[in-house]
Amino acid sequence: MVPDKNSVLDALKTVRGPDLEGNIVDLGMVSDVFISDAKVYFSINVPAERAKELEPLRAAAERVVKALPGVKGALVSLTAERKAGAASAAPAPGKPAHSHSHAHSHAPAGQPPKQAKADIPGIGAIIAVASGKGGVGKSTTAVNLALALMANGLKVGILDADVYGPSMPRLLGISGRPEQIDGRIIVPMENYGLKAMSMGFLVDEGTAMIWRGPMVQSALMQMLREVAWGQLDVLVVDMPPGTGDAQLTMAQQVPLTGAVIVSTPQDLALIDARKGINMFNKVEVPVLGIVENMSYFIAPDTGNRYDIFGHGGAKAEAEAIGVPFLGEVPLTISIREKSDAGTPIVVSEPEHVQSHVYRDIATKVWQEVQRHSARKAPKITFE
Ligand SMILES: Nc1ncnc2c1ncn2[C@@H]1O[C@H](COP(=O)(O)OP(=O)(O)OP(=O)(O)O)[C@@H](O)[C@H]1O
Repeated sequence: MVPDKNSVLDALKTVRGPDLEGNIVDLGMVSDVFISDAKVYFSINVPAERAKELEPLRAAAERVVKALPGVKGALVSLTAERKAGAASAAPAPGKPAHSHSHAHSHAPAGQPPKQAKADIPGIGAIIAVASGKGGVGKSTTAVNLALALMANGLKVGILDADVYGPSMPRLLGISGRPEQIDGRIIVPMENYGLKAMSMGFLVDEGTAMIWRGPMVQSALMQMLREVAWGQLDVLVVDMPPGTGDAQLTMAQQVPLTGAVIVSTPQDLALIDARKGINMFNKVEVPVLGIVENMSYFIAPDTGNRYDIFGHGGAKAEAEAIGVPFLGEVPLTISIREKSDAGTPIVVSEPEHVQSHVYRDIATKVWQEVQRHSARKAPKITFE
């Protein structure tokens, strides 16, 4: 029989805390525990600067859980969450919180690390694709943007962070479960040369809906850090729609290089897009630009273009708030059919007008990424 959450926690009480004081459960270091398919998922919160040194603690916790009768596997990760108001984790004045310096390796001797969001080894840049509300085509944009970045010659992965309604398995036409190496590191799934990870690969449809707060966070961190992504120029993260607390926490915890906001042209959608931009501003993640989706309609029979949706709204909005405008994606029937068939248009019809649009957007996004990375290069400061 598979043990329940309490028996897992009881077993974890045998694992001593750092410095051999107390145990990791009573010290409040263990996240919510999630059990699915006889596999146990949780994370252990440690100070960022001690992450390396505490690897044996992680390994011990994993060992203890795996030894429980009925447990098929355990996925345990160390997380270094930024605690509100914790002085050591606050960004230094003038230094953005998303700075990519390694917390443990680049901090000058004797000084606390400036931030707790460690980079992911091997991944050059992480881009969030977000929307203020659902249904604007965020996931469709994310997957085609990822494939367009690839078509532009980059090594790309995609992480479906929409844990409540994962859509990557369908959009990329991938089914089955990912393999695990040594019962720990997950091998990402792949199609069209794009590495992909999604909660949809790990749990059965329907299960994800009951996930809540901390469980979602630790699952996301595991999908980000416990996956053998290999060397990637860029990882595209398909964020859950909306601007609530869950999205804010996610935007805060993932070491994002920047965010792409997807909106439809209508005024109401633009209000939501603005909320999205504000959210990223709040956590000091640069907004790389806005994409206007379902911008105009291309008639399938004649190829004629109709501006029936108030096209141009997102462009005007982007100009008004000083955010780059990345492009206009038309509404076409084929994009919907391709998405549902798991054959995104950028790979199935690379010469389609829409695929050109996505590749142009990808070029602009990459330019913005580089502009922001250059700006983040270490500055010499005199203290
Ligand atoms: N440019 C487009 N032309 C035609 N259909 C589109 C376009 N973009 C997206 N769609 C369709 O709109 C629907 C919603 O798209 P998608 O799932 O990408 O949106 P989303 O914002 O990620 O939604 P959710 O918030 O539910 O995750 C899908 O059926 C998709 O195929």
